Amino acid sequence: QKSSERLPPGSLGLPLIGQSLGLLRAMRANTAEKWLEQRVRKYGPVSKLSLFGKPTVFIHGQAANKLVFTNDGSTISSQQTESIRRILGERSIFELSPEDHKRVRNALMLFLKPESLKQYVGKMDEEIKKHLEEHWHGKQQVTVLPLMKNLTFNIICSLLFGLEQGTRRDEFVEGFQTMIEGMWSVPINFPFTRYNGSLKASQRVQNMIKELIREKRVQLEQKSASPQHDLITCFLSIRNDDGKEELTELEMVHNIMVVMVAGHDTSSVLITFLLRLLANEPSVYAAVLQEQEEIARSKLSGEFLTWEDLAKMKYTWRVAQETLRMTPPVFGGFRNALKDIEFNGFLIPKGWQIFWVAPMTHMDDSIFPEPSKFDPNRFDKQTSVPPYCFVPFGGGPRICPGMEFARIETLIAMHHIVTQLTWKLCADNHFSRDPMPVPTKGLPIGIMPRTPLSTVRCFTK
Ligand code: HEM
Repeated sequence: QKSSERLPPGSLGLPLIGQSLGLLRAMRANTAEKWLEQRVRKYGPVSKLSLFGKPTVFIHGQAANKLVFTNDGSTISSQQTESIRRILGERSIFELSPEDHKRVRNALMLFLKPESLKQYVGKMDEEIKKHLEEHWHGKQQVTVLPLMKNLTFNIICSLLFGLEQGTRRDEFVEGFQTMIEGMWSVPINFPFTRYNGSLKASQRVQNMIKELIREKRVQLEQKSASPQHDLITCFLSIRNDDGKEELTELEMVHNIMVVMVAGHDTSSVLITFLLRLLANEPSVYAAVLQEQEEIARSKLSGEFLTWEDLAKMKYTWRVAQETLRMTPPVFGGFRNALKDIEFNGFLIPKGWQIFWVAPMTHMDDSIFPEPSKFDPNRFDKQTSVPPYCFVPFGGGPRICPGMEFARIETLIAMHHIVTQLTWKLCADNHFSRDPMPVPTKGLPIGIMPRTPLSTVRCFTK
């Protein structure tokens, strides 16, 4: 009796369904923020509801984000839906105990830390240039989102798995696409359901990854590949005190799948929304163009971008940060309360879900004045944003390990698109969430080649 009085206000709704359909509908209509604001007006900042079959407490704001992100795994654990768990596997980074999470995460970071990624800037540059030549040049109209998904997936394949263009990569893409289609589906495993197709595709992808791992093991033994070659050779080269591989084969397979999913959907959305934003904000576009042209002017024809060039793209990155603030690719997520938790005078009971969301903090006018205004200068100094208030990459021990990777690919893609092309939007400005933001029709744009820099230089001389 006493604990039920301390539960947050709100209703758990109908059994099983709860408020899931309302939230999903609002996501699709891009009114999820409004849907949540209405809850806050009705129940206050902390409220209970039921989502995806589990009793849930919705919390938001700086203190809420701090609670969710700084926990070490003893009071709050990561929580994924049943379908994601079955498709990505039980040894994925989302499912591990705190100690195993740390071990797998350290292995990932060995490859994804800035000092390691520095050496791949040229390779990423080459992949992006090739993509623009194949899919953009000579066209009058392109659809940005599917192209960006194709680009970011290919970058992951080539840089992280050493899989270059060819039939093998095509087989991967095909299996992978079927696999992700059922990730957000209801987990009903009958033949011909989406979920069933995804589980089968997941098995096929896992077998392909296992084969790749075996080949790379042989290449490392024969010294025809180095530990730094890609993420898989890096995983295989990390040894424990007994000299054995630090990660089990299943951990490698499942976490390679996590990186494939987490690493391409998010960055493709960021680049797509950047192009949409630049088409709508001429002054921001002009400043980005100026910064990128200055860098282009300092390069010889055909010369790749370097880590030092990326450090000069400060304004472009601020524009990306402001885009992430206003349209975070990851709306929010769930955690699981392992113990009773006291928050803001309310009880979050053991076993309940905690639902955190990024946009509610990102659009809070006490943190970001005039939140609906696009203003990259908010990020002039990193210190001007209070901790746990800008959370497009999450925070704490589970903060996105691919943050730097995403920054590098976004900046290189923006450099080439902005300096080589001009574009205008061919559809309206709306977007829905599925659960990632998807602009109308995937953002079709009309494109034109820009006057080459050399001509501009000759002209101005
Ligand atoms: C703009 C691009 C990206 C955004 C906005 C983004 C966002 C996020 C967020 C919000 C989380 C934390 C989720 C939570 O705490 O519940 C996360 C986790 C993760 N991300 Fe990213 N991500 C991006 C790119 C990438 C890339 C490029 C990779 C890999 C190369 C990647 C790999 C991961 C992994 C493995 C996790 C799980 C970490 C853990 O549980 O310890 N992400 N990402």
